[in-house]
Amino acid sequence: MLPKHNPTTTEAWQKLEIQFMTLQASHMRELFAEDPHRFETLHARFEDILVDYSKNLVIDETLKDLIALADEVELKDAINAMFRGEKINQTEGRSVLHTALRNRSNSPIVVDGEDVMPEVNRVLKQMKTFSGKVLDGSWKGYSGKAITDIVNIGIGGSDLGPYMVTEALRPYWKNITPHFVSNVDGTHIAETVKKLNPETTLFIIASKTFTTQETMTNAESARGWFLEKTGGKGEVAKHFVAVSTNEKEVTKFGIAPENMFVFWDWVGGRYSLWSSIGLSIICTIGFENFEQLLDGAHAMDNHFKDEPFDKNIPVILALLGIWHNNFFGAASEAILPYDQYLHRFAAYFQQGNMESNGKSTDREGKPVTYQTGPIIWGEPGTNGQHAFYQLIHQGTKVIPCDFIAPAISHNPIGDHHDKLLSNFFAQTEALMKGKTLEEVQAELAANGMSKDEIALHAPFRVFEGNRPTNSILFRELTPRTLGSLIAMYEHKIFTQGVIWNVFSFDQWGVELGKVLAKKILPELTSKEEITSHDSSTNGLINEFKRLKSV
Ligand SMILES: O=P(O)(O)OC[C@H]1O[C@](O)(CO)[C@@H](O)[C@@H]1O
Repeated sequence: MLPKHNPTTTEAWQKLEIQFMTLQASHMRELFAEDPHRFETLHARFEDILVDYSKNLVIDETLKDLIALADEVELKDAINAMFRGEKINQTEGRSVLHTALRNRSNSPIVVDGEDVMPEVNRVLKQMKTFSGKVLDGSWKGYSGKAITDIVNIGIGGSDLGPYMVTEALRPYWKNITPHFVSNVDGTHIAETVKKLNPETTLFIIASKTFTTQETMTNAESARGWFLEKTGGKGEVAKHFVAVSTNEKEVTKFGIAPENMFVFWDWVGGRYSLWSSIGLSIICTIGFENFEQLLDGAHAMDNHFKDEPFDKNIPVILALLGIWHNNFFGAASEAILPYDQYLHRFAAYFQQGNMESNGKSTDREGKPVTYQTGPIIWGEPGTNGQHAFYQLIHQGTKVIPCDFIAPAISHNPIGDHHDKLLSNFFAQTEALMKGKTLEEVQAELAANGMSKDEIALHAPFRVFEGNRPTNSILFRELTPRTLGSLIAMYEHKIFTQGVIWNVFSFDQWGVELGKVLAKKILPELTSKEEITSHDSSTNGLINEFKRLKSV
């Protein structure tokens, strides 16, 4: 079980509040000037990943107090409880064991008296065999042709993970092209199948529950399309496989049990890419590369489990996040990958983070009295620079940013990568240093501006600086590195959830909308005027019905 501590009542929190009062008046520029070794002290390494956290408004004492906070809320015990397979997802009565899916040491992990590892290994083997057949062409479609395209139909954790990873690892693609359909908007499936040949397409229906409205609707439409295009000759069993925890519903859909890949209730949807939800990843990059992904995550798991907190990268990142969120009032965090292949990375952790820690009830069932999970957003650099960085540099809000970049590009064309990385370095420097009024005035004077003109123009060109960033620099975006990076953020989220005293592995907040949508659906086709809701909802539904009928 997880310990229950209101973080704001800890001694460390009180100390941090006092520190914040003095530190908020200082500038990172001064901290760098005072200590030429600031970078040396405030960076961490993990394999070939370097995490520079020196560009945050912290001093040694801040980090000590943040670590004391982690100690006071018994983070170490919580970490051990998760890895041991204790049922720390208490509101659903489940263990939280995505770490077992990448437990490459194969050491036993016992849930309800049974070691889960033999089952994990069995499904991995099943996926290896299946993906091997798809990739070497021996899995044939109904007309005897090999598969060329796979379509993963899933949503949320059953989509975002495989989509993000296959995009991130495009250089490792083999001979199969993956597609992803998630939105219940018919446009998504329609536009996807338009370019596909049913004879050579394999659909992977990925849903933990196999009851999710969006996924089941898309799966039915995909089957309808397949049967229509093949004139009823197509054999569903050769073109549809399922990934789920719900065997009964899978069989009902018409998928053969041997083409079902199971996983378990102790795998949270948003932590499931390591499970059979990763089948589309394996069919795209091959089993060996998927194993590398697992290896990278496992290595980060060991780091998180074993390293002391002052050297523990996920813990340090989590504590800095809490410093910004709870003391500086930063409502959001940006994830900014300087790598086009990581273009879905922020979207992936938007779910990972916001579904996990977007909670306002503490672990004792009481309303929290402090801020919890931040809003996560971001786009790849340099696109973001030309869109929203203005606000990050000169707006009124504090937005802590993670800058992420590889040293080596998979596409070393001309000087593209040096240009990209020069922007990566320049942005964090500019955000930290800013530009003072005096510096602006001197610059304008050097450009020949008159005193009056300088007085007019200078204020708009001042950059306050002092904006927090982490820089995460690694050698190359390989499956192993990606695995480590994903696990690093997963553990950051876990750590923050423990400190905020919330349950990070349920998602009751998405239920209400789902239930109401089910109630509204039949109303959209009924003839009567709708009056059962508030006046706004009634008005909108009635206008929708009027518009579609004229
Ligand atoms: O895999 P399933 O059961 O279709 O669920 C999809 C997604 O729906 C949610 O339950 C809620 O959005 C997510 O947590 C999950 O990833």
